[in-house]
Amino acid sequence: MTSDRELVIGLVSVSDRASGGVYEDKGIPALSDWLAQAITTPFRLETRLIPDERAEIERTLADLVDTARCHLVLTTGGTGPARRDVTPEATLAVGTREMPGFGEQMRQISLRFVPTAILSRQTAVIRETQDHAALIMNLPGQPKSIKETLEGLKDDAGNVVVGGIFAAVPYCIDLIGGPYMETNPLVSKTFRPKSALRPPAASRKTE
Ligand SMILES: Nc1ncnc2c1ncn2[C@@H]1O[C@H](COP(=O)(O)OP(=O)(O)OP(=O)(O)O)[C@@H](O)[C@H]1O
Ligand SMILES: Nc1nc2c(c(=O)[nH]1)N[C@H]1C(S)=C(S)[C@@H](COP(=O)(O)O)O[C@H]1N2
Repeated sequence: MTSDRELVIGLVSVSDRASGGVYEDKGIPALSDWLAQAITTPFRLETRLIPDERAEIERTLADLVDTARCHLVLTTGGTGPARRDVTPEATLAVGTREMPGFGEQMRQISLRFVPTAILSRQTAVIRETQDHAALIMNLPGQPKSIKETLEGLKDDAGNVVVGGIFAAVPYCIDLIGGPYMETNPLVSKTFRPKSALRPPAASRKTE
């Protein structure tokens, strides 16, 4: 399995109205702004804005992993119970392994914000090809839910009330053969077992 050196992250906004120009897409900007605050390792983004069409979602996710060689793909939108909400089905269809813990934790976090958190069917998967793998995670469509689920909730003193899912993402990317990702602990404190820790990038001579 290759560990391509440059961290590549795919962002997919799934919205009939934003992709149709009815309203401006706020999903991709919310995702890219949060990642820019959270990740200190250099990374490149691949972004896509598409309608709630299952075949198009599947094609987009597969292309981002297999051709664009993303290590992580975040979707926003289309996780609810409405007839056109099909992002989880498309995600499960392209995944080789389900990672149900991410969806479970996101619903726990979101319940701190809205009672309708349980309406999101969001999930996560690993997509593995012969020489590459990526983590694909679904976030709800409401733009403010992006920071909420990735970062979690802190009290006024900065203590964690409920942990965000992103804390577990860098170690997951390690385990599937991707690049070593570092984060700003004030935004998202990465957890890795001691045996998986490397010295901070600033003090590493070679990578
Ligand atoms: N990509 C987006 N950009 C801006 N706002 C969004 C976006 N997606 C969702 N929203 C906002 O969050 C609300 C709830 O999102 P939801 O995914 O349920 O939208 P929707 O009703 O499925 O419509 P659509 O798929 O056309 O965005 C929307 O009504 C809209 O105000
Ligand atoms: N953190 C958070 N989670 C949330 C929400 C939210 O506003 N914040 N909205 C909920 C609502 S109202 C719905 S219907 C589901 C699915 O939303 P989606 O279809 O936009 O993905 O996500 C839920 N999860």
